[in-house]
Amino acid sequence: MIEFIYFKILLIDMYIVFEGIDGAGKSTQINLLKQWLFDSGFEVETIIEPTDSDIGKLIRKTLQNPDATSENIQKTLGLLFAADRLALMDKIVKNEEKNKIILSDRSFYSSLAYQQPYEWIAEINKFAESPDLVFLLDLDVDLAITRCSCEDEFEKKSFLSHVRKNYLELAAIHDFNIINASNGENKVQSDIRKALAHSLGICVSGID
Ligand SMILES: Nc1ncnc2c1ncn2[C@@H]1O[C@H](COP(=O)(O)OP(=O)(O)OP(=O)(O)O)[C@@H](O)[C@H]1O
Ligand SMILES: Cc1cn([C@H]2C[C@H](O)[C@@H](COP(=O)(O)O)O2)c(=O)[nH]c1=O
Repeated sequence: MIEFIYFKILLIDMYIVFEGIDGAGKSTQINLLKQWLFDSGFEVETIIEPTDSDIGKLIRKTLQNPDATSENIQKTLGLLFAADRLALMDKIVKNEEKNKIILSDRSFYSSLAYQQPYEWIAEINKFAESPDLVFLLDLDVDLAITRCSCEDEFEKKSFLSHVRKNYLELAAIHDFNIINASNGENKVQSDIRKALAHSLGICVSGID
């Protein structure tokens, strides 16, 4: 019990982000980690990008466009994702009184990985809060596509191969925790919990 109390003192206010190509398992792992943290006595909130706002709905409609990966539409999407993200910032801004852990399905790093040109995307996302921790769920594109619902134009092998490469470059620059997402759900979750504990410099029981 001491370990969890120690864990709670350390983990009062964190913004933790899950990144990865479509079908990597982000939503699945966020739900598993949320339950584990809740069972350990923490207040946890989950957020997802794009959101279900009017802007988020417009984004998802635009993603259905056959030309969604063209440079012009990618620039429009970059602006839409940034606008959708802006509205989330109040929720993420660090405030001791909130005393909660935020688990986010994607962040501005998704825009840097999926959209282009890099410098322009970085500029229009300068407002975005930097996460305390980033988990990159990395896996082979062919495997990811077998898990996808294939609803939008981004879920194509050539495009996702480019996105995966971008993510791995970002991971090296920004010290992401890279998790092998090709393993079974429970193994992936165990690796995430170990990486989380390591990032905090603590030992936590209840990890396989
Ligand atoms: N480790 C895993 N092994 C096998 N299947 C998995 C694994 N993790 C998730 N899945 C399955 O793959 C599909 C996609 O998972 P999930 O929605 O969590 O991925 P995601 O990264 O959130 O996807 P997207 O970015 O496309 O929304 C789901 O059917 C899920 O049950
Ligand atoms: C935040 C964000 C997302 N995307 C892409 C990634 C996916 O293909 C779709 C929808 O995301 P989901 O995880 O499948 O729900 O949007 C993007 O291109 N840029 C972004 O900033």
